[in-house]
Amino acid sequence: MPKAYRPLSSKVSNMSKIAVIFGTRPELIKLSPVVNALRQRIGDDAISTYSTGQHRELLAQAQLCLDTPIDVNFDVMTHAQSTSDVLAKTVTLLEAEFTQKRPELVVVQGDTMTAFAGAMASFLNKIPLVHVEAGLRTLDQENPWPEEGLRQMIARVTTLHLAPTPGARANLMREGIPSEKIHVVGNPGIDKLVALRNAPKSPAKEKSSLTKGRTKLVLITMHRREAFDGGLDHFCDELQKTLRMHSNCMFIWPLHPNPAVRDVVRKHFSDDEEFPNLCLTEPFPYEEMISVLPLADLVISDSGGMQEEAPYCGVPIIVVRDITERPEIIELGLGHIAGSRALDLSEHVSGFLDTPLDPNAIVTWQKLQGQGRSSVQIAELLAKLVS
Ligand SMILES: CC(=O)N[C@@H]1[C@@H](OP(=O)(O)OP(=O)(O)OC[C@H]2O[C@@H](n3ccc(=O)[nH]c3=O)[C@H](O)[C@@H]2O)O[C@H](CO)[C@@H](O)[C@@H]1O
Repeated sequence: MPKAYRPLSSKVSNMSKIAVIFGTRPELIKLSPVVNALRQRIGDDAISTYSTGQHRELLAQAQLCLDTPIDVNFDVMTHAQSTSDVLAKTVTLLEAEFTQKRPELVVVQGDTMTAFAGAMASFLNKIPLVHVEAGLRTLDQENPWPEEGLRQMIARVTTLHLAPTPGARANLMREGIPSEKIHVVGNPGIDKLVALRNAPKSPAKEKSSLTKGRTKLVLITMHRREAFDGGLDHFCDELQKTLRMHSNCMFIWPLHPNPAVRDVVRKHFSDDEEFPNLCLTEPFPYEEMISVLPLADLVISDSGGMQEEAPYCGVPIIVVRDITERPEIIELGLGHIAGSRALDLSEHVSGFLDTPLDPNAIVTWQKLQGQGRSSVQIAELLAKLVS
């Protein structure tokens, strides 16, 4: 049994009505505002939080800023275990907990293995499941893998689908889900971003301290599994050309801790002096990301959250994927798909740096994301479902 797992935790009150499950950095970023809104709406004891610890370090780093207590930490990750081991362990632990504690609702978010395990455990216990970020689809099981498959399977056992946008709602209805089971609520991941931007805890950063005398700032993040199959190598080749072509830009790349990312990147950029306009760093704490992002002129990323946050802050994004489940940002002209190999990256960069975004498109995206009020809407909906 994992060392940090406290069996049938005494910290979770038997009166807990809603169990909220997360395990990765983006799940915590998106669910923490929901947990806080629920605590305010129906009381602290009514909510219990479970972390699987799927992203151990990144979750701990994000937790420092998001102040959401974790009632039970399963800490499931151990060295060299298979994905099915992690899944089996997580479903077993959650199912045992739910069997004893019988929450009235289980909440999962997005498309991770943690969310899928939470969904299976609630299904096996016949506990109604709420899915946050329901209905994002590419309809290509391999892109992104395994997320597209996981979120489609979660939808099959979900009771209440909380779709971020009307487009996500339409996707669910095409799968036969009745409209009364779907609510469009925006994106709670934006709520904390809005709150932090309105009341920053630390002084704003100066752009010049980041660009070191250059005129433009480009932020990069990369971590998807599709990229491990040679795509990241191609991306690094394209990035080398881009760094040479855009010597007036400073490129900052907080590296994901996954060794499959770091080893490839270090191989391509072993000589610090060859590319003085590239800064490879440790992952930014979330609060720092939120303060740096609005200063950027462009983001290059394969991340889902960055596709939401960058355009929200009025920053264009080059999406290093073959397809996106957030087609609205492409349709609005706030993002561009460069493909998972990022062919002609340098031209894509020039295109965005030379053309300002349409301010109306930015406002449309901000409205689609809920403008910082998503978690309160979610808490109102869930409050009606519990005793
Ligand atoms: C297929 C897909 O799109 N799935 C997504 C995937 O999440 P992702 O791709 O968004 O994951 P990441 O990129 O790891 O996280 C992003 C967050 O991290 C912050 N950040 C980043 C770098 C850094 O140095 N410091 C930071 O603080 C950043 O601001 C942002 O908030 O799973 C989620 C969970 O289910 C889903 O919701 C989500 O759709």
